[in-house]
Amino acid sequence: MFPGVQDSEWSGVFALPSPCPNLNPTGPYGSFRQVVSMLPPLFLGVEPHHTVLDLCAAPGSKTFQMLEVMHWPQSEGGTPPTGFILANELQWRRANMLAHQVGRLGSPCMVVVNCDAQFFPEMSSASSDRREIFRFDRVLCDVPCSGDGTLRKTPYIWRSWTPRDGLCLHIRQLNILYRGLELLKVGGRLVYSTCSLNPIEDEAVVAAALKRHGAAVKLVPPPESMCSVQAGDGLATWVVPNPEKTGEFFEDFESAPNEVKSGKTKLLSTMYPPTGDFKEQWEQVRRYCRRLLPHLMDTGGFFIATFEKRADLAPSAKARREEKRAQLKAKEETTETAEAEAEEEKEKEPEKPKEKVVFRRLTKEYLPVDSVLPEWPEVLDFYGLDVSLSHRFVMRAEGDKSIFLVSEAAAELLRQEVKLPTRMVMCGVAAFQRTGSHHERACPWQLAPSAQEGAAQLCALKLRRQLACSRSFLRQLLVERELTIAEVRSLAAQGDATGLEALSEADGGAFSPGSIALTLSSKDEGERPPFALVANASESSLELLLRQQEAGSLMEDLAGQPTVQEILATNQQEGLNEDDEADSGDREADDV
Ligand SMILES: C[S@@+](CC[C@H](N)C(=O)[O-])C[C@H]1O[C@@H](n2cnc3c(N)ncnc32)[C@H](O)[C@@H]1O
Repeated sequence: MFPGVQDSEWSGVFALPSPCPNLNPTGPYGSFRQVVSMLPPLFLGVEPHHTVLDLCAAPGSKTFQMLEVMHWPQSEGGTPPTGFILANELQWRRANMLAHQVGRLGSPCMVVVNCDAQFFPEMSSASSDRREIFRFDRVLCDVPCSGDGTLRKTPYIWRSWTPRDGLCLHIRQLNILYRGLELLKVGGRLVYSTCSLNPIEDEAVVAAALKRHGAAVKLVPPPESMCSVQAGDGLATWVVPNPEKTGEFFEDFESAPNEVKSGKTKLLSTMYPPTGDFKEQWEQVRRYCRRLLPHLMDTGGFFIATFEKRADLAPSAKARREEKRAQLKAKEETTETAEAEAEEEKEKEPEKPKEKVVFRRLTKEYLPVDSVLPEWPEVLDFYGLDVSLSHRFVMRAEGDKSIFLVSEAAAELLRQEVKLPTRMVMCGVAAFQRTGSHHERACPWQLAPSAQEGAAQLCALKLRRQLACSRSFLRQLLVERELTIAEVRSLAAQGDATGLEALSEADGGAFSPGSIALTLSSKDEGERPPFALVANASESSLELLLRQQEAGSLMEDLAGQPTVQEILATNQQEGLNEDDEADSGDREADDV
């Protein structure tokens, strides 16, 4: 059903192997999570080349899951992903928590921002005569909700739950869905999900978006791979509670008294079930909404709806009003009276110059490295990286000591412009770090030892300074932490390391000290995630740059799991031994 799923107990948890198990402190498994909350990303169908927007992402379990899916082909020996995930969170503290969570994967495809999803900025870039709007292949709206679907897991929320919770959240949920649909590409897919079973947070929101956008937006069935998921259909009808009076409900907007339409907790027309012509349309599609009901598969409660965008959306009411105003103004200006009035106006006060919309870079926090780091060409030269890759490296604006690598599509995202810059929390994976002390002939920018995944990604970009090592070479280095250059040369002579020329200057001349990536040679690598360790080479030694704790987990990882053939062979052997024992037992019995 899903690459890497180890256990398919619906009521249990899934354990996903991480694409970067070498440094994962939890061992070879990346993460454990409740199964229903894993469904929205599976409904979304993310692929490694997709541009994905996760509008309400913290604490980040779904972002993490989508990132794992993106890296899956690479972890099986394929090519690195070219897409990206842009994860957003409103609360600064939670956005940092999210960055920490997804940062564990060390992916160049990850970008985290901090803004209100309802007003997520429209990004665009200037082409020859117009602005090109940037839209996403996939959008996830896992919106804030009352959480009543999680009551089994968190019974204490009963104490504070009131019907007002869902009513208050409805408009924010609707605005987030509207924004998500606007930011989606034509042909793209959006998943709306909540861990609530309240129709005011679920069906009412979905139906309001369908009604607003007509044929431009469609609800679609879940992907075929999800057909075995047992769930109820979306509801046909429901009632809206009076927030001021317990036990009072309204069936339609018209029958609700005016005071609740304008009260503190407003009952909006979008909260009610579909009526009129739209009721019939809703009847046709409501089955595509999936209600994960606890009694069906012994899970928490969850709601998921999948949208597809079929055409550009009609301009919003605000855009239409502005357009109408502009048209009216143009019409007025053609009449003589208007002209005369305009003249008078002009005499009264000088006409203000029309404000030009200024577009700025998407973020102020990260800048392209080649625009801020004068020594960047030397860094590229030292590591033998092609200058055409420069656009994929960024630095923090405040002169940080790290250079980050981003995927091809994330680099394009960073070139986008907005009217108001967005606060960016993290971007890509650390690739280089500036060191205070280094060999006088070495590059001061060493391979980032804190994010070994960065080095692995650089190796995929044909980093010149890399040494392919055998498993036993790496094990020895992990134990001893440092080998003399003479030992390295002797191991290389035995075939335990190839590519020693990486330790010479580009022209093949003098020894070149400094940072180097150690990879697992292809014959030892097999089908495993890309792997690289960072070491420092001097004329006398090769020293591993790794914390003791990480070295321990890497040792375990390098020991590896037995192959299927090895397990079968052992089982067979054990089977033979058992047979032998049984035979000898029979013989003893016979003897008696
Ligand atoms: C249901 S949780 C998301 C869970 C997350 N998708 C996951 O799988 O870990 C909703 C998140 O949206 C955030 N949030 C609430 N209002 C928001 C808004 N207007 N814009 C962006 N995020 C918002 C909340 O702080 C919360 O972290």
